[in-house]
Amino acid sequence: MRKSIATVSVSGTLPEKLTAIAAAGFDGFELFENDLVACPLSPEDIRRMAADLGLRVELYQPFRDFEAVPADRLAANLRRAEHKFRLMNRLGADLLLVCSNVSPQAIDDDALAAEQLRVLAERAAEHGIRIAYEALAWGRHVDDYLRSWRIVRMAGHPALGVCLDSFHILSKGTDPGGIEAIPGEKIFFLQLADAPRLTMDTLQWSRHYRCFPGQGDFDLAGFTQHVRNAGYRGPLSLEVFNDVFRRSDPVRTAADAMLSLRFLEDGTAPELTDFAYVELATGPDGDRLRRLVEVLGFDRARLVEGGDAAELRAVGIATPDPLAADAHVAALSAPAHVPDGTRVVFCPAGPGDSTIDHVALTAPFAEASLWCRCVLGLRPHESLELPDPYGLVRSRAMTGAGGRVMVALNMADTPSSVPWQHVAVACDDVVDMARRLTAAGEPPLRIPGNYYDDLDARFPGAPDLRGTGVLYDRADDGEFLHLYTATIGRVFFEVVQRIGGYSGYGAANTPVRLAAQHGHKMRPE
Ligand SMILES: O=C(O)c1ccc(O)c(O)c1
Ligand SMILES: [Mg+2]
Repeated sequence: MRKSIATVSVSGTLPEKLTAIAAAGFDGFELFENDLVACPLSPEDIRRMAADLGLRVELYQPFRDFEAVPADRLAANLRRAEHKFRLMNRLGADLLLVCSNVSPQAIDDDALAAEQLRVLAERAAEHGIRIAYEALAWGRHVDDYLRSWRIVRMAGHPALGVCLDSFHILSKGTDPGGIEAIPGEKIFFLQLADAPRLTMDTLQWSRHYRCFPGQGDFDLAGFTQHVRNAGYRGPLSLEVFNDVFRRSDPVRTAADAMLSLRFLEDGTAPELTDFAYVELATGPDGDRLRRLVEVLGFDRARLVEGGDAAELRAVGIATPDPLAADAHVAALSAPAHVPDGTRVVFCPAGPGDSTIDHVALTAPFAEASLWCRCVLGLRPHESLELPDPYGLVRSRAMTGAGGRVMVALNMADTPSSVPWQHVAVACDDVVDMARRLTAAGEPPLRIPGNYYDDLDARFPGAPDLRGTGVLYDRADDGEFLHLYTATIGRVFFEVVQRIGGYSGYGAANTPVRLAAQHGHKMRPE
């Protein structure tokens, strides 16, 4: 299917947007009126620029508050439309998006809406233009896709069809299954956007928090399948209003957008068995790292001398078919590394269980979640906002199907924070490990007494861990004990002990860990 994106989804001036959209490999774009109005180029220049970049102008939008108006408003609305038709002819655009009327003056009368849209479609057709009618979730009367389809059917004009927008449908919790009852040729356009589930006004949610498929909580794969089953053959177009994307690099945003669409189309993911190894550059700390890895009994670390600081370079992930996994990455045209630079290498499973429990990375959140979702097929868990002494850290775990591959993504909004990475090593007795580390001159990160007082209050019967540096968490599925080593260069280790089926990563303790690490940084060594 052709791939398209609305100009509103990326930052920059119109030429910057189009250049980024073309560079990402899109076939076309939805031109947003604001982007045109603010652009010094003539419509003919924009048309030429798009053609030179190999982009089709798939749609012009939005045309607002047209239908179901009192009879004396219709002439003015048609005059407004004639202007847009002439403009679209100059742009080389032949599809106009009309979104449902939000004005208090709109009349609650489907027959009237249908009749006025029929007149509009008739005028549009004279210019070689078609109309795609979209139900906004906050439309005054028309706020769901089945109603917009009833109106389009009633109007019965060949130049009038519906535009389906996943956000307006899924945000309301409407069953998208009804889409399959719409004939594919009457679905003139498909707009795709995901979103995190938030409790807020729908208009604000839509205008500020939309994201690319795979970045949010909606089932875009299921939604798109319904539209395909209906027989839709037009482009898949991303329409994402997002405050962060508005200020991000348009080239990166457009590349992410393309990755999300390719994944949506392909839908497959490699089968991941387990972590196989981590590769760490030692920086100047080779001796210390080697000693630490030995005390930890961490047999899955590969240390390579070099680099300006110790850091995580690569993660080996075991899969039954490494070649198929590499082919998947190539088919997505995705980089073979997480957006923080950590390389992922697929390899066959070695003997025995891995001692790597999870890997935690600091990376741009939306980008890294998308990469892990599309390339590794990991599923996101709930996203958390955790206090750091100097700001907030967003944190989320992503896990593979078997549960053995877990990546924790962290992203701080504080300039003071260091892009730390850590590797969590599994062990059977963390308290004993704390003793051994201390004996080896590498004591665990110190945890304040107040933390342990609070533990007693929260968890009756919790083990007494005061003075050990071991943290504790308990959930319905089990218990979790863990400690942190000192940071060496840009990396540190966590040692974890899971009891029962505990499936988290101790996120509740992250604020205490962050504060302890900041305190440690400020104390003279
Ligand atoms: O927020 C809006 O007004 C708006 C406009 C056009 C769209 O296609 C849409 O989904 C929302
Ligand atoms: Mg829309």
